[in-house]
Formats: sequence, C-alpha cells, structure tokens
Amino acid sequence: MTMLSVRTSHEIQDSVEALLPQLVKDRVASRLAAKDASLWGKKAALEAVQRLGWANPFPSSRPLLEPIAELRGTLKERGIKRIILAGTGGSTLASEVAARAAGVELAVIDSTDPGMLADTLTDLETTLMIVASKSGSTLEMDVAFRVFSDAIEQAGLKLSEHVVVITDPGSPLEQLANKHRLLMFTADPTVGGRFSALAAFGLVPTGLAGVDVDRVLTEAMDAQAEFILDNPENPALILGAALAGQHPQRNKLVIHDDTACLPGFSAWIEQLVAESTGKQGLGLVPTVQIGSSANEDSIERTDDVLHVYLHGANTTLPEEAGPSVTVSGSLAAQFIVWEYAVAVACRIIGVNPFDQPDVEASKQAAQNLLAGEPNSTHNERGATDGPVSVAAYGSWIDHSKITGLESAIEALREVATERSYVAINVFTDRNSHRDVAAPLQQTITDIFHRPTAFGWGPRFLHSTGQAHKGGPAEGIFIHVLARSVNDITVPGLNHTGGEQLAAQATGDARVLAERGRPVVMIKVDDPAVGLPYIVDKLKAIQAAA
Ligand SMILES: O=P(O)(O)OC[C@H]1O[C@H](O)[C@H](O)[C@@H](O)[C@@H]1O
Repeated sequence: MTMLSVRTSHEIQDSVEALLPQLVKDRVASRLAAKDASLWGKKAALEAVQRLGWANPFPSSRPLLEPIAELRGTLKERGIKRIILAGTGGSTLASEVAARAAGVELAVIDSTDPGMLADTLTDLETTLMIVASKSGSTLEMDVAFRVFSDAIEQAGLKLSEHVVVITDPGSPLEQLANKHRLLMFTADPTVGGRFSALAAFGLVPTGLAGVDVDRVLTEAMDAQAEFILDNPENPALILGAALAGQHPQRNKLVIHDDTACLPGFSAWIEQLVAESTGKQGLGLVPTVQIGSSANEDSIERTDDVLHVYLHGANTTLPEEAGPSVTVSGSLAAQFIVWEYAVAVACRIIGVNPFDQPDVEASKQAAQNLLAGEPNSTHNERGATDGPVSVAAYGSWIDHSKITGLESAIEALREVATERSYVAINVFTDRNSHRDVAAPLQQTITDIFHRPTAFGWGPRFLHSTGQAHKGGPAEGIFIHVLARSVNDITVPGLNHTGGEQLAAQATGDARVLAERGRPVVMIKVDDPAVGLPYIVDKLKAIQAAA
C-alpha cells in the first residue's frame, strides 16, 4: 500500500465523482498500464503507439542501475567533483528536482545566457558534463556542449573523461558521441521527454550525482501497483478527474510546492501539464507559486482556478480553503502518479498527451531572426524608461501609447478579463539574478489579481511555452530580456550566446503576438541595474493602484 494520497475539496467533488465510474468502466487505468494507444482517439494513436514506455518504465530502467553505480565509482576515482547537466525541458527537469529534493549537487545548464554558459568553464579538471537530449538537436544542449567541449580541448583534457551523453538511438547526438568516443546511455525511445522521470533522463544524472535511484524506482514501482487498477479509489484516476473534471471552465492551476519536502517539484509538473494538455485552444495552464510566502489571497476567487497543493510523504495535511486538490507522497510516487493522471486528464479534455505542436514556432522564429529576418512590421523599438526599454508587440494596442513601464502595465490591465492569466518570463542568468527577479511574480499578482506564471527564459519555451501559444487564449505576457553583459562566442556557430538568447526572447514574443496574445517586451542592458529598476517600478505601480 503506497503512502500516496489525493484529496479533493468539496467544490470539485461532484465533477470528480461524475467522471470516475466512466473511467473505471472504460478500464482507463489498466489500459494505460497495458500501453493501449487508443485511449486518446484515432489520430493520437499514431503517436501514442510509440510513446507509452513510461507507463511501465521498470523493465528498461532497472538495468540502468548497475552502470550508473559503476560510473559513479569511476568518476569518484577520477576526482570528478562537479556534475553539470546540459539540456532542457524533459531532459533535465526531473533530474533537477530529484537532486534538489535529495539535497545533492547537480548544476543544470539549460540556457543560452552567456553568464550561465561561462559558469561551466571553471574547475574543468574536476567537472563532468552530462549532455542530455532525446532528439539530440536542441539548441541549449548544443550550445552548452560546444562551449564546454572547446574549453576541455583547449585545456588539454580528454573529452571522453569529461562528457557523458544521454540520447535516443539514432540521434545526431549519438553520432557525435560515437565520433568522440564518449560514454553514452541510450534512452528508451518509447518514453517521451516529459514522461521520462523514471527513465534514463531522470535516473542517470541523479544517480551519478548521488541520489539513491534504486530506492526511487522501488518506491515508484510500489506506488504504480495501485495506479493500474480499474477502481474508483485509484489516486491517479482521482487526480486526473480533479485536474480536468471542470475543464474548460476551470482551466488554470495555481500550484503550491511543499518547499520543505519537495522543493521545486512543480517545475517538472508544470512542463508535464502544459505540454501534454495545452493545445488546440484547450488545456490547463499551470502557474507555480514560487516560495512558501506566495500570497494566494491576492488572486481573485474566480471559477476558472484550481489550487494544487503538493506535499511530501507522511506530512500532516493542512485544511485548504477553496477549490483544490492536494497530493501528498514521496517524490518517486508523485512522479508516476502525475504521469498517469495527466494522461487521464488528456483523455478527459480530448487532446493527444504526447505532442507539443506549438513549441516549434518559437524555435523557427528565433532562427529566422538570427538569419537576418528584417524587423517586424510592428514597432518593437519601444520607449525608454530609465535603464530599460519597453515595447508592445502585436496589434492589440496603439503602440504610441507605450511611453514607459507604467503605460505598458496600464495597457495590459485594460485588456485583462476575469479569465486572464499573466505570464512574466525573464530571459537572464537565473543563477546570478534569481533573488532580484523573485519578487516579480508576487508584484504582478498584486497588480492584476490573476494567476501569474513565472518563467525563466529560454527554459519555459520547452514547458509552459506550449500552453501559452497553443492552449487557452487567455494569457497576457510580459517578457523581460536581461542577458548577461559579457557575451560568449559559441565555437562553430555564427552567433554568440547573448544573440541566441535575444533571438529566443524576441522570436517567442513575435509568435505570441501573431497569435493575438497581448505582449509587452522589456529590454535591459545591464541586468544588475535593470532588473532592480523593474521590480521597484512595478512595486510603485502596485502601491499606487
Ligand atoms: O530532449 P530534447 O529532444 O532535447 O528536448 C527537450 C525539450 O525540447 C522541446 O522543445 C520540447 O518542447 C520538450 O518537450 C522537450 O523536453
């Protein structure tokens, strides 16, 4: 019997109870466990047929334990003290949260920001980079690998002693690994990135960093035994029904981490929910409340919001007010219950859980910008406000009205509705500027009184970015581009890290605007000066409101 529990509040109880008999009758749980690709309709079945390995990941994951343990021993002998995980989205998020929850060091580089890239270049002799990418072609992974491998070679060190690769069979990264004779873990191609917490992408980096991955798999397997039963008590069915039971009316999740037991866990849930459900104008928009002090009372109590409370195992659960679902259990059990529940939610909503059709548009827009696409027809230059510039993208506003931060926020408030959510996405070196940027989320919530998603760019592009562009058209966007001052060249590419980051921010803002979303772009020359300025100015706007 697993220690995982799912509790629903009375506001959503009826819709959960209405759905459960049908989910049981349709044998959704046992069909998931049996990898039945027809659960999401005919069209989705074409993809689902090769994407259901996660439903029973144990046969392909267990054999990884021995090589992970062996390599960990070898790395110790070689004097490796720091492990950097390079990649993004599903290839890094599970490892990042599992390492954090276990209190072991694992540095993640999932950005093109020059400052974050430069951080990889210290203590090379004692550093290992794990390069992780399912497709083997993602920009962030490629850029980090190029910068790091060049430095390793310049330092006269052996690449094969400082780089380990995780990728799908046949990917371009596999070819690169073979060319350089790098140690490689081949991933199970039937497990998609965001469903890979209990597969190579989630286990190898954490295991090498020192997490007890044997225990993780054992706990997950024990928990899974309950999730595969066609039974109305099945926590995965209850969670799936709770998430999607009042969709499309209730389509925004406000997620609260248990910062003591599962710190940062919701960053992984955010990607799973946003990319799996947020498409065709449908789906659930996750907004994660960062920090334990997040003030949920400043969000209006409207019937489009569901609060999600996450707790570790053996926690005494507080009474939550308002429409909510509370999930408690170990990280391992939560990984698998969320994978099952989101797959169930996608069946209820009527979308294919395994594609992310709108992510590509921003990648393409960034590439077009780097290839010298002329400036957009919209006025993207914007107005100067102290050390920052502010511009609106899209045709939702007369651009001459934007004279600075205050007018931009005012304009966004004018278009906000009682169903809006706000997304503030900051493209910067999050290791250096985390603390200064942190108050932005609460300040924006206090101004708009709406659920507010906070994203680090470019990482959110591989996560909430899908729902922002493809999900419900209810988002209002503030992008902040605050790249590090000292740029970095990327060996073999024509563009610096800073140029890549700027193109990713601008490209995404353009795509959002083309899709009719209101967007404000704030550009900062020096993050150390510009970010505190934005925070102070927004606080003043909020105080005056
Ligand atoms: O593992 P990779 O192929 O590098 O992909 C990393 C991430 O990139 C994409 O943009 C997808 O939207 C994500 O679902 C994926 O997890």
